Amino acid sequence: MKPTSLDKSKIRFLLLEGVHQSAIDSLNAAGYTNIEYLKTSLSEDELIEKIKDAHFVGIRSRTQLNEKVFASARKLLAVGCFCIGTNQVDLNAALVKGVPVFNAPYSNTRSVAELVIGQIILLLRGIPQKNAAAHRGEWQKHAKGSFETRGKKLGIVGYGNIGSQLSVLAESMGMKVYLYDIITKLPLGNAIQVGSLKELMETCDIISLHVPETAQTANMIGATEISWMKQGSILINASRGTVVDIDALADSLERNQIAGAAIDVFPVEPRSNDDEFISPLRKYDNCILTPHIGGSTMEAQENIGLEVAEKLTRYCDNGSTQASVNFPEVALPSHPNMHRLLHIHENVPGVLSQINSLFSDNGINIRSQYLQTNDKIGYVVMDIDEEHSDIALDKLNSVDGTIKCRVLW
Ligand SMILES: NC(=O)c1ccc[n+]([C@@H]2O[C@H](COP(=O)([O-])OP(=O)(O)OC[C@H]3O[C@@H](n4cnc5c(N)ncnc54)[C@H](O)[C@@H]3O)[C@@H](O)[C@H]2O)c1
Ligand SMILES: O=C(O)[C@H](O)COP(=O)(O)O
Repeated sequence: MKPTSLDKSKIRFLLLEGVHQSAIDSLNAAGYTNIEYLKTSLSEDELIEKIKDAHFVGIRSRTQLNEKVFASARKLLAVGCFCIGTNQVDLNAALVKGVPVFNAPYSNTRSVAELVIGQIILLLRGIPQKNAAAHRGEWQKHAKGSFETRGKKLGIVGYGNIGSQLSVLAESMGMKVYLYDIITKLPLGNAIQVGSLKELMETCDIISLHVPETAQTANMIGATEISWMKQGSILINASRGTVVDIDALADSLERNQIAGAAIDVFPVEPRSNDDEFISPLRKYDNCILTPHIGGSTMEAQENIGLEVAEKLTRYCDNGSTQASVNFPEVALPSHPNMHRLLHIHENVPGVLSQINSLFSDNGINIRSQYLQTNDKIGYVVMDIDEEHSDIALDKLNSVDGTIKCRVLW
């Protein structure tokens, strides 16, 4: 086998939260076998210790990668979120350290949309309460409070990849779909975008939340917003636990203002399956509680494993940052017979002119050059002839503002 610049056996992957075996298979197939695999997330102190030697870290939604954790990540090249949400990662701390973050924006979206459809049907029929009663030996055969989905108004908050798929599935069952989003969307089918959250909440029989965790969505659904909901309506949250004020929801269930709820995500979630789940919602039979499993299907997890592992290996092998959520995106072709230099630098004036002068002073010819910047950093990739590789790397490392630099061949 042709030798390469990367001794892959020395590239350490730390995979947490039981990411799917497909990720390991994909990494192995790409030659990466130095993998530490854990089924759980880690506490901040444990992470600080473990991340010191890792070149790549793979997490799901529970692991908090904050500035303090990044500060101890001496060798870290990239982070893979084997999920959609990236709110658990301090993306700016990663960026200024020259660490691209990747995720899987599509692979579990269908699973979430399907779960919500199931929850709508169950809640409209009062099944959670009847199921709980039957388990206690009670026989509640009656139609009171049971409804079909056909003709009901579904209000979707956040019409992105999940919200829009839910819209299509719901319409195919005869529901009327309304949506609220901060940006103007192309509604699919006959869905109608409304101008305010209040209008949506006052109009619809079912409200389903599909927004990301941001400063604007924190406690977006509190006592006031719940008070806008129709008597006997339903609230579903499979987005992030911070979006709904749980005490306000518990209060509305207590008062029977809404007929039921389905909550998959919580402000505080147990760190592992061995920890107790604590929530004021546990006492309500008409509230379906699920342990953050909206995206947890075999299909979704397998696809996520493949997708994110491939993004990490592409970055390691080829330098491509395409589809990174925090980094300037550079899509790179292969570079046969050439050496590729990857230089991540602070986006300050003069870096490129320094690089160009150093290269021209040393007779280094650049065969191809790719550059992308954002307001904080620049990422420049240069393909050069093999014989200049050592000197070029040396010179690049001396450039003021250099954050990270490596060579690939
Ligand atoms: N329960 C689970 O297991 C699970 C699985 C996957 C995703 N999620 C969560 O679902 C979220 C949505 O996923 P997605 O793939 O549809 O994301 P997306 O980025 O495709 O869509 C999010 C939509 O929300 C809109 N939005 C953002 N802020 C808003 C605001 N303040 N008000 C109204 N709309 C707003 C955006 O404009 C966008 O259209 C993810 O961010 C993730 O946190 C949960
Ligand atoms: O962001 C996501 O994709 C979901 O919240 C799923 O997270 P999980 O991988 O921790 O189940």
